[in-house]
Amino acid sequence: MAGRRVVVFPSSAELGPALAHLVLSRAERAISSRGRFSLGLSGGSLVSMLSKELLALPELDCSKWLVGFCDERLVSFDDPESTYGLYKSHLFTKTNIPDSGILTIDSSLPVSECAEDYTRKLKEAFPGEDFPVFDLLLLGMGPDGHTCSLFPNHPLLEETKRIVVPISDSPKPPPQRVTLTFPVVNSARCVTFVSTGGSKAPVLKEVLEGREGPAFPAARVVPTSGELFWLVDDSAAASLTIQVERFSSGAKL
Ligand SMILES: O=C1O[C@H](COP(=O)(O)O)[C@@H](O)[C@H](O)[C@H]1O
Repeated sequence: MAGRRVVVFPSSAELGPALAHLVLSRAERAISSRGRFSLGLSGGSLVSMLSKELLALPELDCSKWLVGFCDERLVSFDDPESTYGLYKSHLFTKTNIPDSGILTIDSSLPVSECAEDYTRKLKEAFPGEDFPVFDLLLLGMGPDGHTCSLFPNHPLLEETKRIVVPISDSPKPPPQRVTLTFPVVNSARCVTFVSTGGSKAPVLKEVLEGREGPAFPAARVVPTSGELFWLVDDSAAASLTIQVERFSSGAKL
């Protein structure tokens, strides 16, 4: 791993623009070296923050972006629980990202077939790689320490071979989902968690400071050679005792 950076912001109002600049800087870096930017998106609270902040950038060119989903709920795209559906209305339709640059699940399939279909799409998009290497994965973390749709004590945490796995007993509704596995998450060039609000404070402390091994899924995110950022606000960071970086506007992420 390139080293973990825990960066604390006074509030989401300061975190949001910094997140958008981090996305832009990794996009520029990727496009100049590989001709495209591969980005994995998470759902939940990230959707509205990321969409708002990216659209606030003066120049957002997504023509060379390839967007996938770190996890997705198996519901139709017009269901308010659909992560793709939310990004479509909040972000995609307001940018120049081509339809061919968005890798969606086929929500009409049964969950196991849906995971296989999404695996096939990722393999086509990342030819020659055992595990797709995304330029940037944006992750959230639930108050139980889950990330993607990888939940505490679930057998899927131990998956070492597959790229995408189905889950039909998600403790957080909706129950049927597909998710990237840890080998994919930990292969990324950059992984960035975004965690805000006081409800995340106890679990954030366990994940970042816990001494009892990686009990929480989010604590298992340790990129093999990529960067790892935790962008958190003061409320989420309230219980931390480790050394953190306090964000200042000139700081480089
Ligand atoms: O269900 C999910 O939850 C996590 C965390 O969401 P948050 O609202 O607590 O930030 C999210 O990262 C994941 O993509 C989503 O499916």
